[in-house]
Amino acid sequence: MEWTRGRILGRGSTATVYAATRHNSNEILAVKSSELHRSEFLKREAKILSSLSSPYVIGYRGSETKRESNGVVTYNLLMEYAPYGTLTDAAAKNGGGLEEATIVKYTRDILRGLEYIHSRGVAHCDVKGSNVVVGEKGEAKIADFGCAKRVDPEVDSEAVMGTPAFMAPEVARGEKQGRKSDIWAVGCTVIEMATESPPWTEASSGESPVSVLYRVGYSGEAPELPCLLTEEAKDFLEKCFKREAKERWTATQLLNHPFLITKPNTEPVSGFVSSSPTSVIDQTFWSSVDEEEETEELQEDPRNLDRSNMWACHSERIGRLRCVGGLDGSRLDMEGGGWITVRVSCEGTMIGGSHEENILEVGGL
Ligand SMILES: Nc1ncnc2c1ncn2[C@@H]1O[C@H](COP(=O)(O)OP(=O)(O)OP(=O)(O)O)[C@@H](O)[C@H]1O
Repeated sequence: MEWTRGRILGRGSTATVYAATRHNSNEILAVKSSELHRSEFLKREAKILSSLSSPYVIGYRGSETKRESNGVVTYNLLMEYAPYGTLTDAAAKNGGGLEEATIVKYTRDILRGLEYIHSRGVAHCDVKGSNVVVGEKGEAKIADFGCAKRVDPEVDSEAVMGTPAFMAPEVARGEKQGRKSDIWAVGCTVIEMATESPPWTEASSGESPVSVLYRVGYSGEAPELPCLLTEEAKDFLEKCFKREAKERWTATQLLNHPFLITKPNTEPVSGFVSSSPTSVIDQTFWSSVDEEEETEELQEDPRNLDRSNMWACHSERIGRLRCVGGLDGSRLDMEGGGWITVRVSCEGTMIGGSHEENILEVGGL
C-alpha cells in the first residue's frame, strides 16, 4: 500500500504513531512505526489486531516494512485513524474529569470492545484511558494491543505486562493475567475518566510506583471510589474491583449492570479534542525507582516500617524493578497518569523490547 507519513500523533514506550495519507484514496491512517530490529512488540500487536474486527476496536489496515529516505528500515502497523484523541485527553480537556453520562457511553463502548476480543480468546492487558481512542462517530475504540495476548487456555506462568496503576492484584503479584484483569482495568479507567487521574495516585499520598504495585498486589485494598459518582456507578466499580479474579464480573455481565443500562446512550460532543496529542507517557519518573532508594525511603519513616517488612517478605514475588537503560531526569508524575507500560517476565527475564531504554524489568518471581 502506498502512503505518506505525516505528523506525530503520539509516542509510546515501544513505537511512534503518525498520521498518514493513503495514496489514491486520500484516506487518513494512523501508522505505528518502530525500527525493524526493535519491532518485536509491534509485530505481535499487528498479528493480534489483524485477527480482530469490531466498531469498538481500532481497525487494522495492514502492516509492512519500509526503507525510509534516511536508509532506516522500519516496521509499520497501519490502522484506522481516530480523530478525537484518547479518553485521557477527553478527561483533561473537560477539566477535572468527564460527566457521568459521557463516562457511561465510553464505558459501554470499551466493554463492547472487550466482550468481543474476550470472545475471540484475546486479553488486552493494558486497558487505560490513553489506550482508548475516540473514532469519527464519537465511539470509544480500544487501541494499543502491544501487551495483548491469546488467553485460550489461560496460562498462569505467562509473562504479565501492563501499567502499574491499572493492574489487578493478581497481575501486580505476577501471578496471572487475562480477561478478568482487563475488567479491573476498566474500573481504573472509569476512575481516570471521572477524576482525570488513574487510581492510587492521590496527590497527597506521595507513594512511589513500587509501593503502589505493592499496595495493589498485597494490601487487600481496592482503589478509592470517587465520591462524586452515583451509587450505581460505585456499585459497578465494586464489581470490577473484586480482588478475587473469579468473582469479578465479565464484560457481558457488566454491560447489563444498571449503571450502563438505565442511562440513555449519550453521544459525546464530537470535536472535543482538536488533534491527537503527543505522548501522555512520561517514562522519566521511573528512573527514580531504585530498589535501594525505595527500601531506604520506606525504612526512614516509622509509619512505613510494617510496609517495609512486608516489602522484604514479598520482594521476591514483586521482584526487583529497575530501569534497563539510561533515562534522564527523575520526575514522579503521580497526578497526571504518567505511568509507563512495563513488560514483566514471570521468569524474571526481560521480554525483548523494541525500545530497551523504556522498558522495565521485574524479576525474581
Ligand atoms: N489509531 C489512532 N488514531 C489516532 N491516534 C492514535 C492512534 N493510535 C495511537 N494514537 C495516539 O498515539 C499514542 C500512542 O499510541 P500507542 O498507545 O499505541 O503507542 P505505544 O507505543 O504502544 O504506547 P504505550 O507506551 O502506552 O504502550 C496514543 O496515546 C494516541 O494518542
